[in-house]
Amino acid sequence: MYYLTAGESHGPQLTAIIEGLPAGLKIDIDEVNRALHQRQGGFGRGDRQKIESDQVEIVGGVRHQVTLGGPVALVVKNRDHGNWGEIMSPTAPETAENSQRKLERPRPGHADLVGGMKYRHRDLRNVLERSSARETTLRVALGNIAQQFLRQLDIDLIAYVAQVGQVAADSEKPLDVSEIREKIFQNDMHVIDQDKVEPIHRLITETKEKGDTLGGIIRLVANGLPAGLGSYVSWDTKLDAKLAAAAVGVNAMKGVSFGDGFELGTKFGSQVMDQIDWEKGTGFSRLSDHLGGFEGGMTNGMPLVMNVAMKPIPTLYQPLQTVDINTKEKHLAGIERSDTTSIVAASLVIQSVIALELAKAICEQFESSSLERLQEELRRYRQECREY
Ligand SMILES: Cc1cc2nc3c(=O)[nH]c(=O)nc-3n(C[C@H](O)[C@H](O)[C@H](O)COP(=O)(O)O)c2cc1C
Ligand SMILES: C=C(O[C@@H]1CC(C(=O)O)=C[C@@H](OP(=O)(O)O)[C@H]1O)C(=O)O
Repeated sequence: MYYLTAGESHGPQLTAIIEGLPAGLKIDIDEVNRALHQRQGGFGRGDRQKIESDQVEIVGGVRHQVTLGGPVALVVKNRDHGNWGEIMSPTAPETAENSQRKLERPRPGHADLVGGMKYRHRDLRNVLERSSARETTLRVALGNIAQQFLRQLDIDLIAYVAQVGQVAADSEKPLDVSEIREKIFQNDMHVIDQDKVEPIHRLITETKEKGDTLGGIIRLVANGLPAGLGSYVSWDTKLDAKLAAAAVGVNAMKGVSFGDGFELGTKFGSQVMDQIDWEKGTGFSRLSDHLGGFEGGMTNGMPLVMNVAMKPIPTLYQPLQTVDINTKEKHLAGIERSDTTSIVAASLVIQSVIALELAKAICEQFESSSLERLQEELRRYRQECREY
């Protein structure tokens, strides 16, 4: 399975192609659109989301709502493109008029300066447009399709906001996806502790007033994964490594850990190894899940638990020092319309890219041309594991 997206933040549209989905998967497009709507939400987002109302169109690979086995192609239009005249036209030649809104004072922490050096762009808008997290719209659309696929295999996952700035909001750390879902959708910050919503809102509002920004920590839990996805045999077959790469591949993600995470490094072995148990009928299990459901780069049948750290948003309304790429004079960085925090949206993106990686791992490991055959094969494999 492989996917690719194309498109600029203020260009005409975003486009994605995913190859390798099995034939016979029914796609609920309303559910995809609900996920896109969620990605646009969360307290702390900027004004761009007032302009957009993301709706996906499926333009290939699906007939009568069911995948055919070929590449699936998706499109989401950028409404904001209409406000940019020819500035973001893929076809109009560059003129004095449509090359306005140049970005020449790179923002620290964004891709602007290094992207300009690497691609030899003198208008850093050429970097901004593709490095923008607008692109994550289609990762969420694809990821929702992957989640619909995983559900057909009795696998479910959810990501939520565990911390915003200094405010932690998951005093309990549930391992059950349905329980988490029920709690986080009671509030617009997607946190478990309802009493932390108010302090987080306050923190975001005060931060916005100061022209500053926030990041946070996202936690993801997946249930129903069979033991043995991924492999210990080579570094590049380890599934935990692939999940980590997918997570850090999301804009602004700076840290990944599994299970008890970095705390594992501070404990004794006796405190963190998940002891092995066995029961007739269900087979092997672990008595705890400190290691987050991975041993030897393979799922071990326990809930998958991942933690992902997002840095604060780089564009500041009280900008930091930069240097103009033409005059080389010190200036304050350019200000582009921006979010104060997008941690809720980011949690949806993390959920999506991890769903895609898990779907990929399953399709690599089992015969996956037809969903029905894959379901049969997975049923057999799970039975074999229970009887081991
Ligand atoms: C959902 C989402 C929304 C984002 N919104 C903004 C934003 O409004 N302004 C901004 O400067 N960065 C935003 N970012 C972060 C930048 O896209 C990111 O920091 C930048 O591409 C540089 O990449 P890096 O942080 O991975 O190094 C957002 C990230 C995500 C995941
Ligand atoms: C457009 C989205 O996020 C954007 C991500 C982003 C960035 O630099 O990453 C910068 C902002 O772009 P704009 O200047 O158009 O408002 C965000 O709004 C989105 O998530 O749909």
